[in-house]
Parts: sequence; structure tokens; C-alpha cells
Amino acid sequence: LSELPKLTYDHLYTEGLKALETGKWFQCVGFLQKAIERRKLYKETVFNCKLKCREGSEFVNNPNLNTINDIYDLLKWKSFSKLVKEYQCTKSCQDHKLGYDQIENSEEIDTDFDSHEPYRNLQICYEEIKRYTDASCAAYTYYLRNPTDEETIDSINTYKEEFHVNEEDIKNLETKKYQEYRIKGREAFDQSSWTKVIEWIEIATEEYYKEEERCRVECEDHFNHQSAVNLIQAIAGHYISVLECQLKCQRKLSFIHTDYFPDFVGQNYHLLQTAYYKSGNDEQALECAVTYLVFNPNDEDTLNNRTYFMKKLGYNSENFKARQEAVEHQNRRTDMLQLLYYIRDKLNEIMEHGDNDEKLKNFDGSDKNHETKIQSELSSGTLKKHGNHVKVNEKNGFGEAVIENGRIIADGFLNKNQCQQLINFTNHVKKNTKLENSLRLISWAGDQGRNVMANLYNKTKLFVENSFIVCDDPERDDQYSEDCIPQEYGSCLTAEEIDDQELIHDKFVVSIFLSDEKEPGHFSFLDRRHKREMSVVSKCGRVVGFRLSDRHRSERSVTQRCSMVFIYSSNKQEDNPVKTYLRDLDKRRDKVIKSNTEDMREFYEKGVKISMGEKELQSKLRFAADGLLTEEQCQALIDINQEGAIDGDGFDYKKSPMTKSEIFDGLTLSRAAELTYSGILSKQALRLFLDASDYGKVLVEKYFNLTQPLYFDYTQLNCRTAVEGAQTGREDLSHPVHGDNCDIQKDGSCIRNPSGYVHRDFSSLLYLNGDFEGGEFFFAHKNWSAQVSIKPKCGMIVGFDSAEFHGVKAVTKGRRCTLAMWYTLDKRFEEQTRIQVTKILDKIPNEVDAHEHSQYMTTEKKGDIKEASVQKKLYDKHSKEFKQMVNDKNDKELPNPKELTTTQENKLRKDDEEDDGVTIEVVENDDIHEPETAYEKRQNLDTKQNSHTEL
Ligand SMILES: O=C(O)CCC(=O)C(=O)O
Ligand SMILES: [Fe+2]
Repeated sequence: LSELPKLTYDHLYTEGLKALETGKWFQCVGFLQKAIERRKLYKETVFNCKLKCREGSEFVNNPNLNTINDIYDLLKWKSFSKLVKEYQCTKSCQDHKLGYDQIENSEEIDTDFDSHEPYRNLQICYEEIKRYTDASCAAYTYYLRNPTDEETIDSINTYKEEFHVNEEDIKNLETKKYQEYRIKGREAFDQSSWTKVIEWIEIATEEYYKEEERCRVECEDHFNHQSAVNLIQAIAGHYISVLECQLKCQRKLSFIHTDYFPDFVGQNYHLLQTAYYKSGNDEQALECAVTYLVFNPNDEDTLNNRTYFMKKLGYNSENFKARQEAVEHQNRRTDMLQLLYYIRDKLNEIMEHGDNDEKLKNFDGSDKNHETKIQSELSSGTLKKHGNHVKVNEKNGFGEAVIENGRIIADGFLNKNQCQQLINFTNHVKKNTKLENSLRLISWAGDQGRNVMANLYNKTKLFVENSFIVCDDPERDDQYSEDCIPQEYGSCLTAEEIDDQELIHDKFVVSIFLSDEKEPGHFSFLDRRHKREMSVVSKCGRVVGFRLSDRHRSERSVTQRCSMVFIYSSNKQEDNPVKTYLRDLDKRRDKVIKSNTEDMREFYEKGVKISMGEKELQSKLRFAADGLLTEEQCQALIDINQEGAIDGDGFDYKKSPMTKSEIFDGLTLSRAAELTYSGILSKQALRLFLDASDYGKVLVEKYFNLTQPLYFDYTQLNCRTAVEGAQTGREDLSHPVHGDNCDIQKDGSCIRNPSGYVHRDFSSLLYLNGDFEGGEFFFAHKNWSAQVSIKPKCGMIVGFDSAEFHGVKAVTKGRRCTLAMWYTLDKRFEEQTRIQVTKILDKIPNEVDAHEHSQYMTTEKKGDIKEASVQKKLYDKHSKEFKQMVNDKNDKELPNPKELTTTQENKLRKDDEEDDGVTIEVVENDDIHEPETAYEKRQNLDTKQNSHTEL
């Protein structure tokens, strides 16, 4: 016996490898074959010893024990002596049977065996001695464990093509009996040889259970060397890894060749049921049907079959039992899962609370504190349980919910508006303000979903682990490979991955459907075979909640189907990112509001006075202030306009776009910049234009207490000049009543036509003079009649929400000049010129300023530039250079030059809008309790504004 150590599989394997290295091919084959054989024998011996030594002391695999108490005992050391005994017994049994003291199998060699490495080596040696069929078998066996190894497939093909190896002769050398018999039984089934089916599948099933047990016993040696802080963690950690390993046996054994068969053993009973029926054995057929139901309790066909057989045989339900081994198998699995969940929960608790004695007292799973907390949370609002039905959020009038198999289905979780808002959110949210509201809605829905699940599963604590909004894109249905199962949260899992999820017990999925769907069946729960068991039609506001381990599939839809999905876990991992974001936002907002107040004070100190506010102008959305510009600055701006303005600027160059009795001209910022570069306007002039408009913008931001910056959308210095001799009997307006971001309607509504300037949020007019007749600015009622009029004067600004109705009364004498500004909250619509001009201002050479005649003018004679040919040339030349400078690629931050001119800018925007199909989101704030902030004021205003907005 002392010679025997040489025969251990690791020695044999090492010898085989040596032979391979030295080219001794026959020896190589001999040693490797022996090594493989010997290892099988070794495993069998170990298995038998373990079974023998178990003697009822083993609890993990014994379905009759109260497992939860057992693990509790174990953790309290009560079972330790049993374990020690078992270990000693097994060891001496092995020593005896295997005939040597120490089995020094290196981990490395075991890994090699587990990955079928010996077969690869065997293949090489077989090939060298020209045993091509054997080489093919070895290669194929290796390939089955390593299906991504293309080299192996190539060599098998070579054996077939060059050495005429027959396809049928290529066998898996590791085929287990349960697989072999199942294949045979299946073949017999296809040939309707029912007796043979029964013969093969019966033993296949028997073998399967044996193999499964072997697998589980092997798992007991499965150590997952994780770091453990204390003893309890170490033991629990070990048990978790053993249980996980054992639970995975089922899936490990569900392969034939490379194909995975969900519910592998369950399907055996299906085959048997048919075979027994076909061969006239109704009694057995019934037994197999009932057994099949152990695995697939909701299978309708089998339920019908059961009724049929029972009727035929005259049984009532009491008389019939499923096969013992199947019931045991399933019970064991349930027990193991529960035990795994239990230990994990305990471990989590220890991790969370620390492991001081005080906390360990709570080891029985009850945590009274948390329970009461959650209970009060639940009773405070949203969820009431009665029987099988739960009323979700009565305040919202949510309907009854159906609860079945740990799944919940309820309607009315969101209302139509909320669904629409969330759909828009994913498609494209136009403005940050709306984005934020959507985020609040998501956050709120996440909390609601948590309450539902916490109540359904009696969980005291659940955290949002992940949240998604998933929209099917029917045009991109090629995204997933055919053989994976798309999940509601967007991933696509293989059948195996789906089954692996069974080990995850403390994660819950809530999907809130956002769209209505005509075709049913895009969302389905699956049974153990991954066949549809129950379908749920998508409908706005419908909520589906289930355990992550519950099998489901979520098909793509022909129409866009959107849903909001939350994954909850009782493990506190990360905080809900949306919430964190909103909390930060609130903090920042508070800060901005504080500084807004301070900035307003600064304006006052500089002599700026709010002359009219909410009271005088009859709306929170309007104001007027004085003292923004000095007389000199006003005059300079008028001069700048006179120097560079173009008739009908912004109105297709129509000199008199609104009334024949006036001429309208305007100068945009981009043109002013070009003129400066041409030497026609001074840098100071351009700077004044920039500064004055900036000043106006800041005041608007501060007055309305905005917590987000405004961006210039368009800036224009314009004048309206009364045409002499065309004023008698005038009844028209200089500028008819309008809103700046919508198309005003006779019924008082204002349509936000996507092709218009819907992105404009605020407008302001900084007046430059008052020495003209008429020309009062006025705010209008919804019926278009004038409500309050304001007579412009130098340094006065009027600011308002762009949707406010307003107009200008006829200018009957003189010239009325304004610095008009339109702002947006959406950075994407920011006036590109301004960004460039600010950057480029410093680059403009100073020589251009050389012939200064006034502080702001460089030309000697103020006049219409279009008529001064010399200057025109100069302008053209410099304008080209200016544009080139703008395009200078060295300055990476400069945007695409295409966006420079306003017309192009506008065109771009329109394209953008059309693509996005701008929709106005109607925000219903009633359900979301936001803090009262100025920001909210703005939101409410939005709502108000939208309420008279037709979509
Ligand atoms: O110049 C004004 O006072 C108002 C002009 C105006 O409302 C506009 O151009 O949209
Ligand atoms: Fe306007």
C-alpha cells in the first residue's frame, strides 16, 4: 500500500504532462487516461464516505430539519461537535478507502481537471499517435467545457475533413448517465417508442438525482476565501458559499452538449407523463403529471391532464401524491434558498449594526425599531392591505391591486399627465426646469414603489438601488442577440443568468408602465421553463412589482413602450442618485436665492429702482425699473444704432414690417461686432452694447429670483421712426399685441408652435430715449386690450415672462430706440455670437481704434453706412477677416462658424426643434410636494401659462 501514492490522480497527471513535454506520446496517453479515471474514482470514494458519515447529522441537505433553527444553532456552536465528528469520520473513511494518508491535490491541478484541461493534452497525444477519433473525442470534451476555444473546433474540423473521422463517433467523454439516458429517451420520444421512453427517462431521472446529490456533496468542500471580520461572519460566509454552490448544481446539470435546458429534471416528468399515457398506464401518467406540477404548478395543460386522469381513474385530489424524490428535491431547494436568504440577511444585519452584544440580541430577525418606523410611514399615507388586495395610495384614487404569487399588479399609479411628462423626459427634455420636475416625479414614484414593495414583502427597509426609464426603440430591435431574454430594466439575460437570479432574494423590481399598448404580451412572467405564464399589457400608470428572482421577459414593442423601473434592495448600498441630485439642487438654490437678494440690494445702491412691480403691473411676471443707463450711454447706444442698423432687421429686411407709418431698423450684436472689427464702431461701443445688455439680463434674473442662469437668445438695438406725413388718423399700433414665445389667439390662448421661438422664457426692453410722441409700451389683457401702459425713457427697463401679452402704441413723431433682449433658460439656444464676441473682443487689434472721434464712434460723420461706399468696402474687408478670426481653429472653444449669423442660427434651431417634435409638458404639481421656492414660483407660472396653452 505504501506504493500507492504514486497512483493519485495528481501524480498521474503530472507524469502525463512530463511525457507530453518529452514527446513520449504513448506514455502521455496512458498516464492522462489513468489520471482521469483515477480522479473519478477518487471523487466517488469521497462522495461515498461523506454519505456514510452523515448519519443524520447533516442538516444543510436534510429537508426534514427545521433549517433556520439549525443554522441558528450552528452559529451558536451547538452543532459544532457534530461537525467535528463528521469531519473525523469522513477523513478516516477516505484514508481507509483510498489507502493513503494525505491527499495532496494541488488546487492548480484540480482547477485543470475542472476545466477539462487534461482532455486538451490528451488530444495532442492522441493526434501524435494518429488516433484521430480519440483525439476528436478528447477535443470535443474539452470544447464542451470551453466553448469559446476556436482552435479546438478547428482541429475537430481538420480531423473530420483530413482524417475522415465520422461525426457520429465524436463523443463527449464526460457524458453523465443522466444525460446519455435523457438523449436516448428523447430520441425514443421522437419515434413514439413509448416503452423505450419510459425505460430511458426513468433511469435518466434516477441518475439525475444521484448526480445532483454528488454535486451538492462536492460543494461542501467549496471554500470561498473571503475576508471575514469575525467568527460568525466566517461561518456564515462559508455556508453562503456552500449553499450558493449547491443551489447552482441544478443549473450545472441542465446541459446537454452546449445546450442549456431550463427545468431539466422537470421536463423528464413531462416526457414520462406522455409516454405512460400513450402506453395506456393512466395511473403512472397521473403520477407523472402531478409530479410535473411540483416543478410547474401553473402549467395549464398538465392541470387539465390531471383532472382528466383523475376523472378517468375515479380519484379525488386527496388520493394522489407526486413522486417522493421530486417533492424532496423541490423542498430541499426551497429550504436551501430560504436558508441562504436567512444567513445573508443575518450577515447584512451584522455588517450594518456592527457586532456588539447589544445588537446580536436581535439575531432572531426582529428589529422592532425599524418595523415601527416603517409601519408609521405606511399608515401615514399610501398603502392599506386587506386580504389579497391592496389599495395603493388612496389619495390618488389608485385602483385595487391584484396580488398573486408574490406579484402585484395595480392601476392608477400615475396619472396621464405624469406618464406623458416622463415620456417626454426620455425623448428630449427641452428645458432644465422641466427636467427637474421630471426628476422630482421620478423620485416620488420611486418612494411610492418602495412603499408598495415594503408592505408586500413585509420589509422594514428597502433602498432604491437603481432606477431606469426604459423606452423600446422599435427601430433598434437588432440590439439583442436572439437567445437572450430581455428584462424590464433593459438588460438581456441568458437563460442561465435568469435562473442564477433565483439566488438573489432581497431585490425587488417595480415597473411603472408609462404608455398604453394595443398589442398585449410585451411583458410576461415566465415559468421555470421560461415559457410565458402570465402576460401584462402595458398601460399608463399600471405598476408591476415582483422579486428580481421572478423570471420574466420584456419584449420590444412595435410602438414605443416606455416604463420606469426601480430596483429595490434591503441592502443599503448607494443612495438614490436622483434624490441626491435634487438635494444638491435645493442646497444650491438656497444659496442662489440668498445671493439674489444681496445682488438686488447692490442694484439699489447703484441707483437702479424698481418703479413698477406686481401691484402696478398686475402680474408677478412683469416689472419695470429705472436708472440702468446714463444719458451719455443712452445716446451712445442710439448713435451705435444709427451707425450700423439695417432697415427691417429681423423682419426680412422689410422697412415697415408692422405699420406703414413707421420705419423699423435694428442692429444685432453680431453685426455690431463685425462693424467694430471693420473699424466703424469702436471697441468701447461694442463693449457698451455687451455690458448694457448684460446688466439688463442680470436684473431680470435677480428680480424674478431665478435659480438658473438666463442665456441671451437674441439681442437687438432697434429704433422705430415715425414717417412724417403718414400720421393723420392713425389707429394702428407700432407693434400689435403679441407674446414673444407663442402665437397669440383671439380666445386668449397662445399656441406654442414649435417653429416659433418657444425656447424664449423671458424678455426685456431697455429704453434709450423718451423724446418722441406716442410709442408707449403696454401689457395687454387676454382679450388683447391694453391693461397698463408705460412711457419709455432713457435707462428704463421693462422685464417680463415672454408669454405675457404686450405691444407698442403708435409712434407718431420722432424716433423711439430700444435695446431689446430675449432670454432662454435652455443653454442650447444661447446666442452664439455673444460667446464669440466676448472672446474675440480682446483679439481685435487696437489700431482699429486709431481714429477715434468720440468715445464710441470711429467714423467722422455719423450716417447710414450702407451709403458710404468707402466704408462699405472697409467693412466688407474687415468683416471677412473678422469671420476668419472667429473661425480660427486655434481657439477650440469657438463654436462652429456656421452658427455665426442669426439667420443660420435660427434655421439651426428650427431644424433642431422639428427633429425633437417639441411638445409642451404640462406639469401637474399637485402630487409633488416641493419646497416653496422662487423656483417653484416659476414652475407654477409655467403651469398657469400652459393651462392656456393649446397643444
Ligand atoms: O419695443 C418695445 O417696447 C416692445 C417690442 C416688442 O415687444 C418686441 O419686439 O417683441
Ligand atoms: Fe415683444
